[in-house]
Amino acid sequence: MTKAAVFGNGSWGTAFAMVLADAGCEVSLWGRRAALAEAINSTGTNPEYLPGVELPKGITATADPAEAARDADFTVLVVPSQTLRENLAQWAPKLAPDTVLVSLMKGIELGTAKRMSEVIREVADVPAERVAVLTGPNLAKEIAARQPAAAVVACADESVAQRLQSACMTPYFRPYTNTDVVGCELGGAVKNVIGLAVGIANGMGLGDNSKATLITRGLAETTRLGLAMGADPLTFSGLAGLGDLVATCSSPLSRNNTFGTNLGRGMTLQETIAATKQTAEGVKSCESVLDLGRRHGVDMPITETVVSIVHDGKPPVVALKELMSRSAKPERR
Ligand SMILES: NC(=O)C1=CN([C@@H]2O[C@H](COP(=O)(O)OP(=O)(O)OC[C@H]3O[C@@H](n4cnc5c(N)ncnc54)[C@H](O)[C@@H]3O)[C@@H](O)[C@H]2O)C=CC1
Ligand SMILES: O=C(CO)COP(=O)(O)O
Repeated sequence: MTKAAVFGNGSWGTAFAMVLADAGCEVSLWGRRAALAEAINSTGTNPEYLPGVELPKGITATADPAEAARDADFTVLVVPSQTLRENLAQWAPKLAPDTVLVSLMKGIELGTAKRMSEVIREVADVPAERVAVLTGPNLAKEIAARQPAAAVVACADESVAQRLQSACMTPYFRPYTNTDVVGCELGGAVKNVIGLAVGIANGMGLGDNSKATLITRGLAETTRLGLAMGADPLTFSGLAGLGDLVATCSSPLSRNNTFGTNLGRGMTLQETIAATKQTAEGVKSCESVLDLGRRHGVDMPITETVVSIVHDGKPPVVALKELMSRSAKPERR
């Protein structure tokens, strides 16, 4: 039987543990608080992150990283992106020898502008063929309700992506393989920033033309960045790009979208942070995405606008006026 360790028992870690268990894996689910691990084991639910959802058999929670990691064919990493480096440094000595490390995270590291797979390879000292990424339009609550959805599993080694694909394929969860790890990771990280922008527009009372414009031009700047970084531009019209953008930018379940909506309605950054109980990756990653764009000489006006609103306190109306008064351009540049 395939064994999977999931490090991170938040909403997505728990929902993906359900997918793995439904696909027939034996799953150990790590979380840093022993009390929550005990509650998961005793109630068969995750009362904090997915209240009311009954977990399938085959998931055992633990707060002990060595116990979670033991004999795992796949080690899934799903903690907030900015905490990965520190966490993985502690877990690395305990990992099963040939385990494949799978990132479910959608962020870019602040300071280094590294993708999560780069952080993983560096900290765990593993080659590219032992690191995979799973991404796509996968709002955790909908997956936990077993609503049909598709995803992308990307790895430089296609046979590893295929192994992961069969480990997490269920009647309601359909993963496709891809070898464009860079494109898949960028799609996931930048869509959170665009999700914030669309949320802000929503909160300001703007309509669907405005939101469609942000989504489409957001995809254009994601693709520009991807091209500069060697990604396949077609990845961005797939599940990791357009698919995830559509889900995030249209759903009130998206934390990034909701965060933006609150800001657009006039809440201050501090009030918005206080109202956000879960990880909204774009709030921090908008800065590292902008950093990445600058390192590659790529113009990212929507990302820049989001940073100016979220981190520099620029009023959304002022930022919007500036975005709309940029110089005239052809669409494809
Ligand atoms: N929730 C969703 O629908 C989806 C989330 N993701 C990505 O998955 C990642 C995790 O998101 P969620 O599970 O939704 O977040 P969450 O906020 O629901 O859970 C975060 C988990 O990380 C733990 N955590 C927080 N700080 C930590 C630290 N310093 N060290 C160790 N553990 C820590 C929390 O206790 C919790 O178990 C993010 O990168 C997000 O973008 C990707 C696809 C879907
Ligand atoms: O990545 C997601 C859906 O694919 C979840 O989006 P949020 O992190 O904005 O909730």
